[in-house]
Amino acid sequence: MNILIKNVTLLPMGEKIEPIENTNIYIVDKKIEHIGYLRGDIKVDKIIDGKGKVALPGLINAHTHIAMSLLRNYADDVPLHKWLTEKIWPVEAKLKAEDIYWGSMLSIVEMIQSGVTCFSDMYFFMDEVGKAVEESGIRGVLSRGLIEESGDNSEAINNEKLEDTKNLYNNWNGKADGRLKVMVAPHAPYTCGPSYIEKIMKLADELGAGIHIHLSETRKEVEDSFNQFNKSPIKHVHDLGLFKYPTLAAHCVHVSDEDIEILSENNVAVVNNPGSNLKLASGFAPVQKMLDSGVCVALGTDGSSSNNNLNMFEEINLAALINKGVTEDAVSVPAIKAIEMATINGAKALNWDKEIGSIEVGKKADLILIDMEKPHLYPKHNIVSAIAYSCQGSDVETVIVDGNIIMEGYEIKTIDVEKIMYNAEKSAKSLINR
Ligand SMILES: CSC[C@H]1O[C@@H](n2cnc3c(O)ncnc32)[C@H](O)[C@@H]1O
Ligand SMILES: [Zn+2]
Repeated sequence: MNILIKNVTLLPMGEKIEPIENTNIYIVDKKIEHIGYLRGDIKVDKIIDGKGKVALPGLINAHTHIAMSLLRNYADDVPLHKWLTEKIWPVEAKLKAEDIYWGSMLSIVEMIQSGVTCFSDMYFFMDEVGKAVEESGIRGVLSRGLIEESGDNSEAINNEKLEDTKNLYNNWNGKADGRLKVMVAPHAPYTCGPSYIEKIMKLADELGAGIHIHLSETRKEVEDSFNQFNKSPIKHVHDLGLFKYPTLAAHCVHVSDEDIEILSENNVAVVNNPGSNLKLASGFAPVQKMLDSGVCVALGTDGSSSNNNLNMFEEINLAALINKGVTEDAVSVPAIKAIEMATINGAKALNWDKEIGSIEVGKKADLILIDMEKPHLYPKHNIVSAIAYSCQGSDVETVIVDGNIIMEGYEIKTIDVEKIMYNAEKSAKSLINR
């Protein structure tokens, strides 16, 4: 379908970052064909009136566990280690494939409604997430989270998990019209021992896939790593050779100068999850310091059980505010940087920036329209500030992914929201009582 968005204000976030007022975006099939003045005879199937709206690249949630929406508001006000071991992992042990499908669908609805066009997920039963991406029209990066088991029969179980990853890659990488990618995901250095990480690296090599991992999230994780390996988690996995593979490292909250140098030298992309880090009392990542050292820092929500939502506008806002507060420097993570983290840096972190992350001619049409005709967005002094500091997820009016309109006039076109809410509630209740 050819779409013409007329008279819109554009925040491109690519080579050029300044807003362009009263322009046109012409989409042909999946791609952006032209931006600006259009002469006469072009073929248009659909015209969208962009007056009073801002076009922004679709937001990229670079680290999440989407089916954890089933556990939203289930276990709160506890720190990470206790939250995982006493609350979350016992329930996750009872998850079935069908739960993952409905939990993922629920989160996809929430993400579309708040302007997310691409997410990077780490969880279980990932075929179900693949199906949910295919049906909804969103874009996604899937990884089967790997936690090493110990005890009887553990070698067979751990090998089976690697086999799951291989199957996931073969079944879904490049599928859904190219909207899906697959990565290999050792959960963390504290849940995967060195020999399992070696096996995981071998698999990444075989598949030609990148790595998605949690790193240096809490002070406890770093202290335990020094006690066990006499080095930080980042130095530990680097010494194992993990960063030879393109790596997406979630959190990196407790990082030393040496850690930052390792991340920068090895082009490791970091995903900052400020909402989750605050809620689990993990701390504050030194985002500006990492950016200054040349590290690509993207943004994520983490799961909606530790956040407790998937609203990337909140993360943009938090990233910009927290860094100013912690550094006592008002120019730390300025508004435009926080928006970059949620768009072009997300695309770079997922190795997808040749195709998405900015609104530029030749790129895939993954973009959102924000309705600026709202009292909390008036007066219109500065669009960049409005998006970072005043916008709410619910201001997103239209969502286009891969050239397809998946939400228009606040209405999702591809999936049945009522049915998803009903089934997700049913799954969540049955999971807890199982
Ligand atoms: C093995 S699949 C992913 C695994 O990660 C757990 N998880 C969710 N949030 C966090 C976090 O902030 N740090 C570490 N692990 C997290 C999730 O519950 C799954 O078990
Ligand atoms: Zn996580």
